[in-house]
Amino acid sequence: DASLLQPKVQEFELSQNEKTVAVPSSYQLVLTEGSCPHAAEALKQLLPNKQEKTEFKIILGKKGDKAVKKYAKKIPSHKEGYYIEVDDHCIVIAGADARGAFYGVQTLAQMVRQGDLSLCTIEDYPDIAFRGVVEGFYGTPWSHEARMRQLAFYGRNKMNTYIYGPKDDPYHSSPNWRKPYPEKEAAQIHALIEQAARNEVNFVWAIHPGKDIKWTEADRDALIQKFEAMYQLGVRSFAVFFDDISGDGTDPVRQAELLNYIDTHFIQQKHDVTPLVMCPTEYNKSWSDVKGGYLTTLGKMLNPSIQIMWTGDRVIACIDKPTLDWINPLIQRKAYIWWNFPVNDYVRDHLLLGPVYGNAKGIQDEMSGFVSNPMEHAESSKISLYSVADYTWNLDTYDSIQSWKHAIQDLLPQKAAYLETFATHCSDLGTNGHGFRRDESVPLQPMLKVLAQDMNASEAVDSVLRECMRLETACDVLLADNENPALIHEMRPWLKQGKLLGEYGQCVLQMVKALNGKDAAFMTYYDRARALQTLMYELDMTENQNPYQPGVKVGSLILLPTLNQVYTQVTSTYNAQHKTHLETKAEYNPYTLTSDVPQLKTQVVRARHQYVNVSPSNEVIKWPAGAMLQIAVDQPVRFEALTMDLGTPRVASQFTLEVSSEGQEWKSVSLSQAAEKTEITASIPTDTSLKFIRLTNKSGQETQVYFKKFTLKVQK
Ligand SMILES: CCCCNC1=N[C@@H]2[C@@H](O)[C@H](O)[C@@H](CO)O[C@@H]2S1
Repeated sequence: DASLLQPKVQEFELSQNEKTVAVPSSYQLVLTEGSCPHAAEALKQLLPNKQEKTEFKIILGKKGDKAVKKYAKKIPSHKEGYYIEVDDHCIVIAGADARGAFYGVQTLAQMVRQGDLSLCTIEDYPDIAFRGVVEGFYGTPWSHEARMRQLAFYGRNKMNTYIYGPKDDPYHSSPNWRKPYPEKEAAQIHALIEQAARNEVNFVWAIHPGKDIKWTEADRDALIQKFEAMYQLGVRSFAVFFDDISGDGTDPVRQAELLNYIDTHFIQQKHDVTPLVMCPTEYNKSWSDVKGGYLTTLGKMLNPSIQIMWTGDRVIACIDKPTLDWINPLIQRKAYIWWNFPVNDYVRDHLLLGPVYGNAKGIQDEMSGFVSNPMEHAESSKISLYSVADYTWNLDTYDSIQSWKHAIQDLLPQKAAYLETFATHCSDLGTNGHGFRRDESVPLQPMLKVLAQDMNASEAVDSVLRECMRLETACDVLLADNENPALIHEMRPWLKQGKLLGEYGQCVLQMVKALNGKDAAFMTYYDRARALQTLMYELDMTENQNPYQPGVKVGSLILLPTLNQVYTQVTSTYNAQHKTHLETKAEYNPYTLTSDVPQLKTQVVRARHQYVNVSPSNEVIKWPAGAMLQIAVDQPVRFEALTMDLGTPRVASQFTLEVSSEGQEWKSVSLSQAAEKTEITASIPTDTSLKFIRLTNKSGQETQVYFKKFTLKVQK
């Protein structure tokens, strides 16, 4: 069944209807020795029983090999393409090149897993040249084991690119990009390169020098030397990242001169290295100033073979034709897409397990590459990565929901149904600085909407009740599962939260059913619902505590909000009927953030014990003159202190901090910043309680800062 083959093949033909042949228990292998070593190795692992004197033949080779000479015209003339022919005593796998032959074996492996082989022919090839993953997120870099598993996953799913660029690796970025890796790290990278080769994946080593590079011959040679050292380790694909920097490193002429020099004096000098890839400083349309000439300078100056990466119209954005029609003419080449999904380093309290959707069909000829920037949770990212592999190999037949179901089936075969239930409610990002959202709880949305309109709609009550039971069951089963321990380890906090949410939903809906019944029953459900609210809050306050978006959110788009709304309504109704004063608030966040700094206006503010944190950003923030960031609180509080970090020394004087008790009268509070330090503090008078605090850029001009920390301390 061709639709089960993932990625979907370009052309599949049954040669004789309904005729099949059993998977050969032993076979004679016909190939040109050494021609496609990784394909041959993969075939041997798939069908280990090679015997000379058996009738069944498997022919494996690439264009030009004598072994497949007879089929040469059938082989697609696309890089990495392949031709498969299955008939009743012979299987042919003929690649356009060695990688194509390897991919043919991957497809055969899926056919073999389905059982008897249909007599058929397959002509297949990838739509996009470079497909895969860029490990480019902030946060804990993937472990060595995680990377080794990833590379095998890419081989199986025909992804040919893994770009190594973890922001927090000191030898990839400042301060040690000039230094060779220490022994242990070097050995690990070498092991990854070998694993990549076995899986026909280009291991692209990226360098991120922009924070402190000097435009000198010394630094230019230092970069070449580092690339040379990586080449000695076995790296055959290279990238230079100039993203997320400010200052001298952002000069496009200097960047282009350096890159062309590297291209001419290193890349072109080696005959076995793929084209150089670069990350521009202006890497999305919303940050670009076309008149400023950054992109057009690169487009004009950079050697044509150098690939330029692009995230789309915004940092986090899906890719469509208008996106590419805008950027490609400016950079005078096809953009190499860095797709920022399922990366969650700006919404770390959310796990993104939903379908991959929103990228256009029919744009395969406008992109030179498409790589996904994943989550720091390597196994959990595989749900999305499987679909990115599917999409980038064959854009026009891509079906996001079918692919998502296959991805889950592939990741956890024994418990796929449970993982699908859980993932259904664990896919949106919540409000965030980039405004990027995903759908969530989709099959349940109609009933949740009915319930929100009328909590007594019995059909809606029952169907949401059943789904909450399924969610609780799914989380229990997954928490206890041992099929993929690494996956469960990553998801554990969210599975625990999902279980509590499932239990909470059942209580709230039982409260609705108990409304006109015996009070004791209502009160028991009420007590448990309150207890579960507390347990969910405490889990959110204690697990996955990171300095950015701490906590553990599940069902945050519509399931939890609807259950909380029903909780409030049913408790209010009960209070009215029984003249009681049960707590009707499910949870609330007394703080709201408003800002006219474009990149900060949707940052999230949350109270955590005695502290009020605004979620930080990874990016360079352009803070317009006169623009402000304001925190307001429902009930007046006494703020004791503000601690913030704009990632820049000597910047406090550009800002004023003001406080107010009602929003009319503002008093300014002095900011202090030690010399050469980036942290800024303010001690706030606690003589009056306050409802507002705001930070304004009063320098009279736009300033570029980071937004690493903004924490208010509230008096106990
Ligand atoms: C066009 C390629 C440059 C993209 N560079 C980026 N750097 C940051 C990444 O490290 C983050 O993971 C990503 C998502 O927060 O945002 C931006 S995207």
